[in-house]
Amino acid sequence: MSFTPLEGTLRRRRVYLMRHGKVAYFDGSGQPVNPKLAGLTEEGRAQARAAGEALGAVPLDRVLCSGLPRTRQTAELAVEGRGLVVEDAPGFLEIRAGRFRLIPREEREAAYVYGFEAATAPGARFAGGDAFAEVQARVVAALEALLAEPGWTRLLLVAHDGVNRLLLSWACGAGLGALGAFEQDFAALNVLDFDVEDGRVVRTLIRATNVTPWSLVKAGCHDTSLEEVFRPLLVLE
Ligand SMILES: O=C(O)[C@H](O)COP(=O)(O)O
Repeated sequence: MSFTPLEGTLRRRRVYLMRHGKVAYFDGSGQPVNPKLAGLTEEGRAQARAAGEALGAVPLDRVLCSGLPRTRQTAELAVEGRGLVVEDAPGFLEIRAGRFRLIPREEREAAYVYGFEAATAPGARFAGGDAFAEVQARVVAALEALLAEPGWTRLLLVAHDGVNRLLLSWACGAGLGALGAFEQDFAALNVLDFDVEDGRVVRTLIRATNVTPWSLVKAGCHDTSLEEVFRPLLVLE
């Protein structure tokens, strides 16, 4: 065994899969900001700290983020003061939507806000951008590679709405079919266990999804993540 299994198990390790905290994707004049540069708002920072408190008693061995500022900032806040180094894991970078100006305004709602619901159509792309199947293959391969690495029992991975949904949809055996149903609110935690034998996943367990320590009962959380992120695009020229 190349890792110490969770207490009482033979070959089980745990991934805390998290989405970054709240980000402002539009500036004060309603124009989109470069998503590669978008950072956490004050609310997003508080959400990340709340997740850190919830994880306080968990003996994490590793902490990873996709590498974009919003995931790095979230990871650093969530493990602040614990002496853990946050690693970049670019295999978990977000699925990219196409350019909104190339999509007629009347088609944008279906393409962006509800685009994940059409992911199973052959060759489907996210609003003319990345192909869902290709990104799912990339993020699943990145997770399987992590699960084959020795030396850790519990790991925190801070990624994105789309990435997390792609992993959850795969983990529950639905392929791309559950992409639209798995909400991922800001700073949400998902708890996934994997039984790993000779570096290969032999069992996948979904223990919790979309847990938001900043409000366990989802107070004020009414929009979907995609409605919140993309609705402002519907009115832009
Ligand atoms: O799917 C989405 O909502 C967008 O790609 C943005 O995702 P993120 O806010 O989790 O990075």
